[in-house]
Amino acid sequence: KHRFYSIYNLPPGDLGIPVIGQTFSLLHSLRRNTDDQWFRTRIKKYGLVSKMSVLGSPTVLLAGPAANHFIFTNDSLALTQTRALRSLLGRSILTMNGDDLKQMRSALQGYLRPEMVRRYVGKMDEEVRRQIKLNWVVCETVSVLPMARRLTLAVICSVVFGQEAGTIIEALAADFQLLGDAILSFPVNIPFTRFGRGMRSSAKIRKAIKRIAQEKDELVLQERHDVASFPDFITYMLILRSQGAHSLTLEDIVDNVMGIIIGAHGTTSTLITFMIRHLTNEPDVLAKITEEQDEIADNKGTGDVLTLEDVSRMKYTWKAAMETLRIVPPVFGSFRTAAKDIKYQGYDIPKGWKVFAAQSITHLDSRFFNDPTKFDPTRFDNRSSIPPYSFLPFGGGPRMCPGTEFARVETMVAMHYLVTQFRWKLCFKEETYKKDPKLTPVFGLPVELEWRRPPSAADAWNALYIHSG
Ligand code: HEM
Repeated sequence: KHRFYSIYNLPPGDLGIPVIGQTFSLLHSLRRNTDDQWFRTRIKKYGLVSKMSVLGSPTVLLAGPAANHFIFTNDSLALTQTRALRSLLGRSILTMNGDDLKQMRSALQGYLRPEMVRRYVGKMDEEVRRQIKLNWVVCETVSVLPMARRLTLAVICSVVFGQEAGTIIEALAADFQLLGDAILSFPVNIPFTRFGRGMRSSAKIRKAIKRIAQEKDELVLQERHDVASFPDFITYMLILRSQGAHSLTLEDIVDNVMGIIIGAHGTTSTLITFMIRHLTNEPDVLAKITEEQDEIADNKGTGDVLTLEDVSRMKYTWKAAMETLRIVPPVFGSFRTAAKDIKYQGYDIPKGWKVFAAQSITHLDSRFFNDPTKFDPTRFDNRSSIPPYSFLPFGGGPRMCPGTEFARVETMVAMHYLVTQFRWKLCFKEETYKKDPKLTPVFGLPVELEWRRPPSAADAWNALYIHSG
């Protein structure tokens, strides 16, 4: 292998012990949330382009805006997912390439386009309020991360499944969690391992979604639905298929539904959790957000749902969300595979090698963000002052996140109700964090709640009744 590679001008660095390389050291740093330091040490030693070996593959580590531009726009770099993710999610948008990917992306982008998002703001609003009534109203202390996960799972399921969402969440919320947890695990299917549990949950979820998809398909075949009627996402995909707009099978649709739910809820719940975490330390930012949100709330009648116009007025809140995404990007980097030999900054990247760009490093680089560890939403007052390809929480290029608008609206709706109804205080001043692979507070970020706008007596009784079983 070494003789073979000698024909290339490879980047500096070392591939470590065969097969193992730097895998354990990197995974260890991720689990201890010291990966930023780990990457920085390598960058200091070898520069912005270096080679290493992780998860059994020689990998080129890149950092900086030029690297982000390269990784997101180069046609010869294919999106790479871990073997675990491919086994868990089958043929979903997260693992597809070629024509199938084009068809799936185009259908999903059609469903997530802003005019459509406008139509489900009301649905998101209802779901967020329901979750708050169920899980926050009667509690003095809540763990933010599990509650945010529950909330974002409920929102995406209401859009994907429509009426069947409640049943799916009741039956499968724990399985979605196990499936999400298994994505960065070692892919050996042994019971009681993370991966083994993830595979069992994946089979259970797939079976439940397939049954629902078959029932919906029958209704579509009886022409009891059409796209204009604003159907749930599964029905929408089945209608497009019946009209010949794509050639994905029912099984493909089922796998894609799983992929979209996993892509949507873990990321958005991380954003909501860390926004709350940062706001506990930033009273001035929280005061400005509260002012903005109170003004919107005061202009609405009791029970009125938020509209897209209301969300568009949450300008400062969205800047605080972007600042959270800058400091804590839920997806901290992007993996690609070289489909052929390519060059970057004079170095060769041989065909089959992996390329990893760590956007989290660029987000905290003082050359692009002044005083980078400071939480300062006003740095987004003038977006054009942020250099291109230096702020990429949603990725870029042809594989850019199709759920950006959905995530923005969902986060703003959730923050509206959390900020207008509660004040929160961290139970632990110093919580430990791990990357798993998303940044996760080890104890789930427990906070003490205080009411700003107490719930109606009926809501409080309802929640108490449900919680007391
Ligand atoms: C704060 C929330 C979110 C963040 C930070 C986020 C971030 C990202 C990033 C960085 C990628 C690209 C990864 C790469 O190129 O390597 C991505 C892809 C993707 N995201 Fe999101 N996302 C979020 C919310 C959502 C939502 C709400 C949905 C669905 C409704 C969604 C669906 C997807 C899908 C399907 C892909 C794969 C696209 C493809 O491979 O072509 N995401 N996301």
